[in-house]
Amino acid sequence: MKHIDVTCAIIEKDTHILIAQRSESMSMPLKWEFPGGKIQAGEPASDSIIREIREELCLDIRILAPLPPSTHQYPNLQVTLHPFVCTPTSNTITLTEHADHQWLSVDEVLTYDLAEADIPVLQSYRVYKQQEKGKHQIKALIYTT
Ligand SMILES: Nc1nc2c([nH]c(=O)n2[C@@H]2O[C@H](COP(=O)(O)OP(=O)(O)OP(=O)(O)O)[C@@H](O)[C@H]2O)c(=O)[nH]1
Repeated sequence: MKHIDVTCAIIEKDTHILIAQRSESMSMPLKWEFPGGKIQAGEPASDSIIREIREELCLDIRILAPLPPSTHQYPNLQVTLHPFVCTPTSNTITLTEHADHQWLSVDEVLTYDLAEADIPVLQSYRVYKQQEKGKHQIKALIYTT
């Protein structure tokens, strides 16, 4: 069974995150995913995601946090996704491979036809956001008491 390690970016802007639609000519045509791609031999995952987002979206990003890797078994392929929560550090997106992109709330993302491997990633992003919210609430409590 073929196994690949793939980085993907959950890019945040205000309360929305970006998903991209695979083109008709890519594998898993027209599925929506977090943009990214295969990690090259010897490449750190954090370098891979910055390179992939530059290549696919012509966008510069800064990594905010890694999320836990998640392995999914497709019928003929095993994919381990290495997700990173990121913020854009440049303004415009130019798609070089994908058919479309959307900035959406997490609830809206769930209504799109996502690649199966991305569902647990979205779940761990929800957990991450809850933890971040908790941290802010604790800080606010400390500063107001
Ligand atoms: N980039 C990305 N790939 C994902 C996600 N979820 C998921 O199952 N994949 C799968 O992981 C693989 C990533 O490879 P890739 O993006 O380099 O795309 P590809 O296979 O078309 O590459 P290729 O051009 O070398 O053939 C694809 O099979 C893709 O369908 C995701 O959220 N982001």
